[in-house]
Amino acid sequence: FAPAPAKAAPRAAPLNAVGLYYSTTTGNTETVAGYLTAATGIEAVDIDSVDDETLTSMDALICGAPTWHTGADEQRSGTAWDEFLYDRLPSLDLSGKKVAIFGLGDQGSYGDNFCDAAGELYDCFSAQGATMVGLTATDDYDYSDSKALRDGKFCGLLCDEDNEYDKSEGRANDWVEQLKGEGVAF
Ligand SMILES: Cc1cc2nc3c(=O)[nH]c(=O)nc-3n(C[C@H](O)[C@H](O)[C@H](O)COP(=O)(O)O)c2cc1C
Repeated sequence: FAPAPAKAAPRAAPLNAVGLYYSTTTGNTETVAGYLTAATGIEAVDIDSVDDETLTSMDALICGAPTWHTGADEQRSGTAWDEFLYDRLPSLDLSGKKVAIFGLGDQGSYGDNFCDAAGELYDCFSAQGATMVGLTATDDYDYSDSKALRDGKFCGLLCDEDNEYDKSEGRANDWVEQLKGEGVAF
């Protein structure tokens, strides 16, 4: 008997590549990135440490920033995102990729500008053709105004390590489940 032709080994469907990028000044955004790492297994990388080729090889991006330039129209984060958004991102084609934003802010001291930088990231990534996912309800927050609002929702996961640090981990875990439901495959 001739040996049966070797069958190709069954292959699991390849997991999508997801990049988790952040920047931070006092560590709070890194703390929340750490909760997201714990929930997804994806290493959190400083946006300053990733090259464009790696970034555009991802199927989905999760991007997190604090807000430091209160009330500013542009460069609200006060971190490396400010350069990334205007020097690098405009030349990247993100069509077909899912992008989810998370932001850190302080509702108590900056309640008129809560997590404004998250809205800036949202608009800049959206302008490059990305499909934006992960918008969240505003109910559980105590703020006056925010440039992170889109159609009555926050444009991503918002956390407040200054006033509600005990809620961040749960919010991050819930958000990861939400992202899975929106087609981000971890
Ligand atoms: C000078 C200054 C300006 C700030 N401006 C804002 C602001 O406009 N909106 C906001 O939500 N938080 C604001 N914050 C709060 C920070 O965004 C918040 O503490 C955040 O957790 C810092 O994140 P990081 O540690 O990752 O840098 C400001 C804080 C400082 C000290």
